[in-house]
Amino acid sequence: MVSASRNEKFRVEEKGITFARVWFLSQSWVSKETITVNRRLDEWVKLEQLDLDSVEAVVDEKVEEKGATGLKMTRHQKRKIDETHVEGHEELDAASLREHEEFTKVKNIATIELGRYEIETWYFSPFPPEYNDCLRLYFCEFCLNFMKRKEQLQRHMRKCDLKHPPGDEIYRSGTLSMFEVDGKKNKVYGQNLCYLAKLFLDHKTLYYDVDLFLFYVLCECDDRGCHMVGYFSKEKHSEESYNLACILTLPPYQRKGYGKFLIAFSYELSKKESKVGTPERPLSDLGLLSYRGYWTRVLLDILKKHKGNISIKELSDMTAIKAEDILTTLQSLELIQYRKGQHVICADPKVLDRHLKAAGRGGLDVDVSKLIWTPYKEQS
Ligand SMILES: CC(=O)SCCNC(=O)CCNC(=O)[C@H](O)C(C)(C)COP(=O)(O)OP(=O)(O)OC[C@H]1O[C@@H](n2cnc3c(N)ncnc32)[C@H](O)[C@@H]1OP(=O)(O)O
Repeated sequence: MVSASRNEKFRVEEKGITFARVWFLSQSWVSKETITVNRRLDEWVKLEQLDLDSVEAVVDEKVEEKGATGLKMTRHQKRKIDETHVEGHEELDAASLREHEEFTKVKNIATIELGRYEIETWYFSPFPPEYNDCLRLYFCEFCLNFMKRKEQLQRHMRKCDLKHPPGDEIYRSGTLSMFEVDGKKNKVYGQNLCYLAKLFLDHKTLYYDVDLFLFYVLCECDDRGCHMVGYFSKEKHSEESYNLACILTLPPYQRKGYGKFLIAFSYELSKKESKVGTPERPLSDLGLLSYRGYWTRVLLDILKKHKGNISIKELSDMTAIKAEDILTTLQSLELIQYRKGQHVICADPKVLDRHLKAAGRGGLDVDVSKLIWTPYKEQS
């Protein structure tokens, strides 16, 4: 039985009331970060499944603005369209964009099979139209080609000679390996990875132009091959000093420290490039939790060990974390105080210990001695 309680928002289709869409809003965030809310449990439910007596209707802001097309939109609607602005759809007017948003709100593929796992998906992903009627897709876990039927996958597996992602293995420690895949050299793999990732990423643009990206694919290796557990993508050149575009740990591997490993890895690459970096915005709720946990642990570990004064700039140089992210992390932990006309970091050891404990586990460590990598250089 699905019941819509106070902090859940619901909307009933105006005509032919059979289904309603329920948004399970996880938490309201008190943060300066732009993040997206949790729509993971979003689904269509039958009207009789709703407990309407316990619902307080949420009234949209009634301030109306005239859109460029002359359509009347509330501020809320306008913001939603701005947020969901989709790269490659600049030509769409407000009404078409709304239609696009409606269409992409609903999950198309319900489950995928990948390696040993059958995985329930979270969000819409714009697979090519010939896959519109598929509820389940079968992925080759090595080349990431996807198929409509299991027999097709079985036939493919007999022929596919990949046993790991294409590209260069740049890290191996124990059973963990990281492969760097150049989107330009492995276009189909890059696109397949994006289709797959979008099933678990909500407000991220799907880039068809994968040439501009490098993909860092993390694998658990055994005698059957290297099995993807997650990845992050990185622009080859970022004017905004982004060192990570999208990050994903596949659901069966989540909460094992791989997310923080991927984040730590992205900063190790930035250190090798002698740059500071920051993740592309907006962050998802889980993305923000993972980053906040990582930033807190890295910064407080340094503050605990450091004797004497240390500036944000020095912290940034040591960690490759962008100064703004250091500042917001320390501010959110209330470790920045204004004294004698300037901002200072106040690092009482007991307070640091308390925050470190709350920041969760450290994640898997990146053994930098096992990283063999040179920064990307355009080949002429
Ligand atoms: C820039 C961007 O791409 S933003 C988008 C980020 N990506 C996504 O949202 C895609 C879907 N989500 C994911 O792929 C994963 O949840 C990730 C990549 C964000 C995190 O990956 P994981 O492998 O689960 O991370 P990891 O095990 O290191 O845990 C990270 C921390 O995040 C928090 N966290 C992660 N998942 C959850 C959850 N379901 N509930 C509560 N806290 C969670 C915890 O604090 C956790 O630390 P802890 O386990 O020590 O308590």
